[in-house]
Amino acid sequence: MTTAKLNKASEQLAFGGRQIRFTHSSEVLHCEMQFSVFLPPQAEHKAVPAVYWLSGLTCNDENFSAKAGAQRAAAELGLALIIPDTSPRGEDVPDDADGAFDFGLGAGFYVNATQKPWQKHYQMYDYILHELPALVEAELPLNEERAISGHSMGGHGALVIGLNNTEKYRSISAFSPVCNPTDCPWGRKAFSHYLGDDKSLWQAYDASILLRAKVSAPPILVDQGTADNFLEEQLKTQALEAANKESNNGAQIRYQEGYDHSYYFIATFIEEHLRFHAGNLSSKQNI
Ligand SMILES: N[C@@H](CCC(=O)N[C@@H](CS)C(=O)NCC(=O)O)C(=O)O
Repeated sequence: MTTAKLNKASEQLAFGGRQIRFTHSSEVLHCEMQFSVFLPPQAEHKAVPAVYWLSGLTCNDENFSAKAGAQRAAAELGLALIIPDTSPRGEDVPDDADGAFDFGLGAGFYVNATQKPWQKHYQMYDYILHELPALVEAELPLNEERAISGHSMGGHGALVIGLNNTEKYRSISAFSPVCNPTDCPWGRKAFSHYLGDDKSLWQAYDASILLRAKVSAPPILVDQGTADNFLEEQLKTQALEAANKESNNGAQIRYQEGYDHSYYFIATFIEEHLRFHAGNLSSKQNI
């Protein structure tokens, strides 16, 4: 399945479907990128809908592919999984001066950077919203139905990209999302560097601010573990709950007793998230 624009780096069978890793040259990010895809068995004979998965800090496409165990349910439900990296990559791409895990490489925060030296490569919002879907929908057996999900920084990305582009995503879900990045240390650090000091420009990337202003959000499911070490200081789930209540949007925001921030938590509930998305995508006709 190497195409003019996609180079296949690896492929494995999983649950009758195919787990594939591609590399490609990104025009938006100005670098070589890698991403993973799971194509369910149904994709052998028809175009299928896709769930985009955005990972968290320090991850690339392999964390979710290897640890979440999402392929079995995706194969049953006829859902493709599109799993991008979390930042631009390569020797030319600037990184945090101290190599910190919460900014720079592995920490693109799904924004379009406007500040030097970040703005040349750190355009992850446009990569996820425009370049990657156009690429995979042209090259792979996908229809144009999309849902979006993610974890932590990627949960923030899924909520923000989904809420800002409701015509493009049928449903949104998140595990342990950074709910109010304009008001937490990870978000303030990333946004001040990528977007500059004008905090009014940060608001379009804050899920709680977006949900509060939304009249009619698409279906949303959020799971948050109560034993998550990042909950109080970084994730601020209560801000999203308050925005949901004020705007009457009916997002399901669930606390899962005793679960932490890890992929064990994601693996436990990913099937419920995929069934939730399948119920909003045409693959539900296959169930
Ligand atoms: N390395 C960080 C934690 C980073 C972290 O927890 N990353 C999450 C996303 S925010 C993750 O998914 N890590 C990769 C993994 O668990 O496979 C620390 O020491 O505090």
